Amino acid sequence: MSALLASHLPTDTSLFARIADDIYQQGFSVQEYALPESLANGLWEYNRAMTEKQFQQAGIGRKDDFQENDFVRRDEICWIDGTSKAGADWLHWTSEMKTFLNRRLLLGLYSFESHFAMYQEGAFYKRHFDAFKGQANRVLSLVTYLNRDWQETDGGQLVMYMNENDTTGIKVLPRFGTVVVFLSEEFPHEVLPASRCRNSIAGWFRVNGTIGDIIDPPQ
Ligand SMILES: O=C(O)CCC(=O)C(=O)O
Ligand SMILES: [Fe+2]
Repeated sequence: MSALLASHLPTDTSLFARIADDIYQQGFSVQEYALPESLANGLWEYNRAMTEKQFQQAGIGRKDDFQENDFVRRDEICWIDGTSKAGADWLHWTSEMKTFLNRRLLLGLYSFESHFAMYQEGAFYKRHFDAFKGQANRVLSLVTYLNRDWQETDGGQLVMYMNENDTTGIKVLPRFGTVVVFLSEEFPHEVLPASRCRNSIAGWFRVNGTIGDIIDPPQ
């Protein structure tokens, strides 16, 4: 067994239960100070030590469809695998969340992909959906923030719109440990520019979209 396996992490099933209830009732959940402390601290440390080189300009689409698009998004990303302790702990925790939500809500979540994202001062991500009806296999989006002492005046809010026609939305400050979960096809959202560097993790739970020999998610 890998020494990286994070079986010692306590699992706050009451947090997962609150998220499940919210998803069931309204399709999204915003939980402040929710990320378990040891996990949050580990991710923060790891993120802080990352170098510019580890990040790549974020694009839109995957693999062959991939295109950089400065107009839509200006963040830089680094995909998370289980090779670091912090990354392994994160994947363990999200896997427990997946198991819990599948049992509670029968969502059929199958895999999970996630990346660190760094929004330099002034960077943004314009209004978008994480998945599109019909073609989607991203079912549930998960975002958490690694910014200590973040103030309202620092900006960088996530704005979640309740539907396609909503132009007001609700704003979430990217505060350390806040966890946001929402149905990927249902909620357009955007990231407003910030006046300081903004660090987050964005991830997506997917259903198994494999048809015939087209492996999806890609290996
Ligand atoms: O960082 C956030 O608040 C949301 C990021 C996002 O929408 C995305 O990466 O798709
Ligand atoms: Fe998004």
